[in-house]
Amino acid sequence: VATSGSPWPLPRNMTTSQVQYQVNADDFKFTVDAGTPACDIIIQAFVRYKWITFGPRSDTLKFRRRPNKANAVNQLTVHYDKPCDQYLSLESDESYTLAVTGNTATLTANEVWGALRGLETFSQLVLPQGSGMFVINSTLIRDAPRFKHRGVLLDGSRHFLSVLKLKENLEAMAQNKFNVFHWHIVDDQAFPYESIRFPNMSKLGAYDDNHIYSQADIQDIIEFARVRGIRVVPEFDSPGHTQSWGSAISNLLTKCYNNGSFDGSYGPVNPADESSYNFLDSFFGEVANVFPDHYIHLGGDEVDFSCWESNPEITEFMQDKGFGKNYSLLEEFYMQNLLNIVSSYKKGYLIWQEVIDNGAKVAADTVVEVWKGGYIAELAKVTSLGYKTLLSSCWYLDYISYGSDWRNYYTCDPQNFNGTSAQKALVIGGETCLWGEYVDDTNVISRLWPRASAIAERLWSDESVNSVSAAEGRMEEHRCRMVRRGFNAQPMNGPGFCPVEFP
Ligand SMILES: CC(=O)N[C@H]1NC[C@H](CO)[C@H](O)[C@@H]1O
Repeated sequence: VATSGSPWPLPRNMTTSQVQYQVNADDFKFTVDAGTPACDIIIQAFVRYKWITFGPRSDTLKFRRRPNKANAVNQLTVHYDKPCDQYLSLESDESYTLAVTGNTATLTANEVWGALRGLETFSQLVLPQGSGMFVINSTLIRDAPRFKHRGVLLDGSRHFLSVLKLKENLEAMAQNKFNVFHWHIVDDQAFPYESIRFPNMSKLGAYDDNHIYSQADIQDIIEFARVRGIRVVPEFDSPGHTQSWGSAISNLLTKCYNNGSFDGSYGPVNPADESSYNFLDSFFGEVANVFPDHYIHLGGDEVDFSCWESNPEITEFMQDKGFGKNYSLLEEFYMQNLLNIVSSYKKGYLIWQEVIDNGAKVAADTVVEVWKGGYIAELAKVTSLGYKTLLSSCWYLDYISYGSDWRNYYTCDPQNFNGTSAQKALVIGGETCLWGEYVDDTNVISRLWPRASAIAERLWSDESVNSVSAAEGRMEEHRCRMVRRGFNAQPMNGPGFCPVEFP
């Protein structure tokens, strides 16, 4: 069933003609040209995209007719200049040029990452005709992302997400050109990260010993993401959201007091106790080794001061420090110590906006993630302070509603604020967040996709590509393509059907 073959996200520059070529699926070759340094990333991508593009070989299907080879496209030749990097980074170049003319197709990029993005685009241009035949229109595409940081946050704590589901999501991300997996791996409710130095944190803090990410699981996810050009940025949120840390690390959390005595409950990490920083130094020293990305997300969101206010030891500490009753100064003191610890391991960090809202001074290369309401003013404020900034506020997909909610996500723009071009340039992209309070293996894929695809196009395509009516048909086509490829991508535009609905 021919479809328009308009790739999603929409490429920056694309010219296509009605001239159509058959594609010789069975014998199709993906190859690098002589001057291109092959590597595991491109070799594995060729294997994946042979399957993604064509599915099973015709000798496993009864009716695939063999195309007339004379004018069939039977090869995609890939060229990139630079030897492969091991890992994608914020500095990587994902641009590419894709040309399909006559019975050859060429894909040219500066780095292997652009070749990955171009392979996905190519796979979307090849149109299944049914009965195992495929066609492609003559096309020239020059493409590059608008933003370098295009992320998806998943929460492995509120509900555990299996390694299998995390991989399925990483594959869906790659097919939407997302390039950062923000792994919110622990929180108040559970600590599934199996620490090398502090194994009791998951032994005592995980839901149970099945709901654990072992070190092998973590390296498995990092490698699965790496070969798809996806960065894995772990988040270990503190000083709040740390209830699950307390059972293994005694004295780490603040004791809460009531009428002058400990009431049995605990609050945020205790910033007045030197032992807290000794633990954090050792723990983040481990994290810095386990996760290869330059950045670690340190959280800093939603710190409730009431427990700190109730604790006499902290009251005394505040007086010693001259903080008086201003607990934002205590939070700043904690965050600055933590940021210095992480910097000592030569890592960069991302933080939620409250750290800046509460006045903390942070390192120049800090990335601030804006997630609360009033984001237009917040983007202007944070960029005026000179920080790299991410927008998440519009894209909390854990909030659900009836109808085509993708339209709201599609029209939210990370540079829609009053600021200089320098400030706009500090916006490096955004993230969609699917928090886990009501999400687990049973619904993570259908709740995220294709709603997240609207955000993928916002973060990849040109700012001018923002008409919902122009995107509606393409969104439906993209959803059906994801369903055909085996993802439970839910209906987005009311009644209808997909040509292939039973993945
Ligand atoms: C930065 C942030 O979003 N913090 C919390 N805010 C509400 C979310 C649910 O929508 C999660 O509970 C999350 O942990």
